[in-house]
Parts: sequence; structure tokens; C-alpha cells
Amino acid sequence: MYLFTAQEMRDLDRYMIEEIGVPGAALMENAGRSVAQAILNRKLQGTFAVVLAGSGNNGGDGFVAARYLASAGWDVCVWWIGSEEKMSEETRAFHQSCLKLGLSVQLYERSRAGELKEMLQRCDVVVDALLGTGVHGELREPLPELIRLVNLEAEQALKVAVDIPSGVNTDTGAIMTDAIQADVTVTLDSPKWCHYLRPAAEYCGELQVADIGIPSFAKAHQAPQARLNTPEMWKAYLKPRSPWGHKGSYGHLLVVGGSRGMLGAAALSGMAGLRAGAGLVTVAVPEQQEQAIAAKLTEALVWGWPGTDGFFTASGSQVLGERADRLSAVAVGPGVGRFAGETEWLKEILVRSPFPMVLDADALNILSEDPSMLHIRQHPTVLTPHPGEMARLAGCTVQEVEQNRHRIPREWAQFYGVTVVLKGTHTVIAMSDGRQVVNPTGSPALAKGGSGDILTGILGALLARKIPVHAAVPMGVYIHGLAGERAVSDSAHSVLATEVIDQIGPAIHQIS
Ligand SMILES: NC(=O)C1=CN([C@@H]2O[C@H](COP(=O)(O)OP(=O)(O)OC[C@H]3O[C@@H](n4cnc5c(N)ncnc54)[C@H](O)[C@@H]3O)[C@@H](O)[C@H]2O)[C@H](O)CC1
Ligand SMILES: [K+]
Repeated sequence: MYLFTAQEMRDLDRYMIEEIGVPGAALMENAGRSVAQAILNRKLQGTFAVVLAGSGNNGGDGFVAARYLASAGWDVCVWWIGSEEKMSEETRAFHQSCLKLGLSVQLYERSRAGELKEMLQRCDVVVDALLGTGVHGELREPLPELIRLVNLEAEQALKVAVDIPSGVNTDTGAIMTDAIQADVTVTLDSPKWCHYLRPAAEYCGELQVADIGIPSFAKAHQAPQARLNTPEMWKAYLKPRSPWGHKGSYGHLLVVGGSRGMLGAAALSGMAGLRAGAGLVTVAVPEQQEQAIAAKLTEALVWGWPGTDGFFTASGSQVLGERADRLSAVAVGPGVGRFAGETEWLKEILVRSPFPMVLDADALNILSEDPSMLHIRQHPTVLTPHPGEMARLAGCTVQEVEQNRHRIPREWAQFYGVTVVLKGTHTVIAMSDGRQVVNPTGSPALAKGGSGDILTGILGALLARKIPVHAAVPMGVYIHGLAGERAVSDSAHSVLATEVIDQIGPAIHQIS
């Protein structure tokens, strides 16, 4: 499923109208009917709806929805703002048809706030068709006051946003002034970025996608840059294990990390890698840590790298060359820590790894000293920063990263020719060719130490299994999120990282 920006949606709209010949009014009719149907499907007790309509096409959808609710026997009152001159031809026509049918259609003015307030307090549904994807900049009055009125007074009503809650920015998920706090958002044709970006995502409520008659081949013709992560995108690579296979058939993942005080991180990555199907996993730790990791991990191989006092040493990573021909992927970072000569150490790994690589945690912090070293890489490289690590890499604040989740990872991925996985609720995956994937799976249970190490292990294993990076990364992120969801048996507070690892197998089974 695609994820649209406002401009991409306008382009698709134009393509459907001008090149395919479907009238704009037909799309609007379908949109409004879908919204009304979504409301009727809920079989609510009460049947009084207040429809708030702007003068743009979002408002047009609202006028249509009002007509369908009225024809289902509902008591409907439409309040609209703006002016008839500003309306598009379609919106004007549907406004007129509501008037001709004798529906109650009221022009909102500040002096009438009391009347509207009284209705909002006793209605059963509020349809928010004030602003859609055409919003620009700070809201002009009377929108802010109207939005405040709805959020404050329509407490008991079901608030249904048409396409997007009015006031949110479609592309960035920002809220310029204020936005409708919706219970349900009926989005037209496809989800938009704002449905998955904070703070807008918190204003959407339940998301429903309405078919308005745009076939998938039209979307493929006008393909947007981003998709929502769904198994259909990569399921073909998730083949059952062959009865003729052996451990060598499923790749050999090397996990590098586990310095003093952080052994658990490398152990979690290693275990996750095995659960995600790698044929062999070797965990490389500073030599002083070798005994301890061996005692922790029964199924993995261990490899002591030159170390001092439980930390890696500058030139120690040269040993990678000795076994590189036996490996098929490497994951560097879980519990690596910071140490003298770390940049040189990481550079050696980048050079000596002629296979896919995952960089996480302190490997990313080391990298942020000199990101240009990524240009050394000749093979797929995946970075899995959380917002703090992304901020260090990009040289900006965490807040800037959070406000630009749609943009910063994409620019970074394209510039350095890598795949960036910006973690968080709705992880954003940015590929080196500009394509993006937003992940819908996950659980608050994953907001705990160890979750990132698990993701690193899963991604490393899928890459070791020679699944192409464009499929392995969305697959790994999806499985990780699903395992997190599945690990919650009662309270999300108390889930342990090892319990998430236990759910990797069931998650894979659920998808297969
Ligand atoms: N996706 C589709 O194919 C279809 C989408 N439909 C609906 O159309 C809207 C987008 O319509 P558009 O006319 O481009 O814009 P809006 O209605 O969102 O808003 C324009 C309207 O709002 C005023 N405005 C803009 N910014 C501000 C501001 N900051 N303050 C106050 N007012 C503002 C502007 O002056 C205009 O009057 C999409 O979301 C769908 O709901 C089609 O109906 C079906 C096909
Ligand atoms: K809206």
C-alpha cells in the first residue's frame, strides 16, 4: 500500500481526471459516500450529525457525506465557512444540491458560535470536512476558533475526519495552529504520511482507508516514493527451509560488540540472528569477554578480538580479514562502546567486509565523527539509528529529526548510498534510491533496552541469508514489530527483550 504526500495525491487526482477521464465530481461523490457509509456502518444509537465543511474539495466531500446521511434518515446540519466564490466547481455544485434538497445549511460566523456550540454538545457525530490536503501554513480565522470549539464541546460525539484531521500538515505531520482531535479518520484512496507521523498521528484516531474508484494500476503509473510496510512487498523471499538445506545454505552472520558492561547487547543480537534463521552466528567480543559470552550463548560461535580491559583496540579489527571469506553479513554495534582508536577500528571493518553490513548503536556514534567513511562501502550497508543517533549523524537536534522523519533519513540514505532505518513508533526506512517504507507494526513494549539489539540481529540474519537489502530491511523491521506485539501477554510494561526474541519464530510463522 502506498503512502502519499499532498503533492503526490494532487498529481494522482489530476491524472485520474485529465488523463483517465474520471470526473472530479465522481471522485468527490465516492469520497463523501464512503465517509457516510463508514459512519452508518457503526450502527450508532443516535442519528444527529453536524457536518463542518470548508470551501475546498475537502468541504465538497463533506456536503456529499451530509446528503448520504440525510438519505439514510439522519438529522443533518451542515455548517460551512468561506465563500461560494472560493469553492471549486464540484464543491459549489454539492453545496447547492444540499440547499436544493432542503438540508439545514448554515454559514458559520463568529456571532453564531453559541448556536453551533449547542449543536455540538448534543449531536452524535461530527464530520470534519474543513481542511484536507490543501492546507497551507498557519490557520486563518475562523478555523482555529472552530477547531477549538469542536475539540471542547463535541466531547460525546464521534468525530470523523475526512481524509485528514483538519489542521494537520499532510507531509510532515506537524500541527501549525490546532487540529481536530478525531476518533476516526476516513482517508481517501490511500494513507498519507501524516497518519504515521507525530504529532498528527495522535489526532487521527482509528484509520480507515476508503476506496474512491482509483484502481491500483493508476497508482502504479503515478507511484509515490513511499509505501506502508506490508508482507506482500517481500513475502516471496520468506521461503520455507529446504529439506536439502544445511547450515551453510542460510548464511553466516558475524555480530561485533559486547564490550565490558554491555555483553548482553551482543548476546541479544546473536540470539535474534539465530531466531531469524541465520545458519551460523559468530559473536566477536573483546578477548577478555570471550569466556563470559561463551557461557551465555550455547548456539552461537564466539570469537575473541584483540582487546584491552574488556574493550576493543584500534587495529584489532584487522583480524576480520582472517575469516571474512566464511562470513555472509556483519552487524556491528551492540555493546561496542567507545574506546581509543575507534574510528580506525570501524574503518577497518568497513573495508574488510565484502558483504552486507548493519551498523547500530555505538558503531553509529563512531561513524558520526566521520560519516564520509561510508563511501568506502561497496556492499549494502544498513544504518539503524534511533532519533538521538540520527541527530548525531545528521548534526542536528533530536527535535529536528522527529519533525523531519519523512525527510532526514531519505536525504541521508541517498547521499551516502545506504539504507537508513530511523527507529521509533512507525519506523521509517529510507533506501539509497529515494524510496521509503513506513512500518505499521510495533508495540510500546519495545520501548526498552535490548529492542534495538534484536532488530540488528534480525536484519543481519536476513542479509546473511542473501535476501536482497530492499526486501530484507522492511521484512526485518516488520517481523521485529510483530514479535514485539506478540510478546505482550498482559502488560506491555513488563515484556523482556528475550521474550521478544522468543516471538520471532511465531511472528515469521504468522506472516508465512
Ligand atoms: N485524493 C483525491 O483524489 C480526492 C480528494 N478529495 C478531497 O480534496 C481534498 C483536497 O482538496 P483541496 O481543495 O486541494 O484542499 P482543501 O479542501 O484541503 O483546502 C483548501 C481550502 O482551505 C483553505 N485553506 C488552506 N490553507 C488554509 C489556512 N492555513 N487557513 C485557512 N484556510 C486555509 C483554502 O483557501 C481552500 O479554501 C482532499 O483532502 C480530499 O478530502 C476529493 O474530494 C476527491 C478526490
Ligand atoms: K478534514
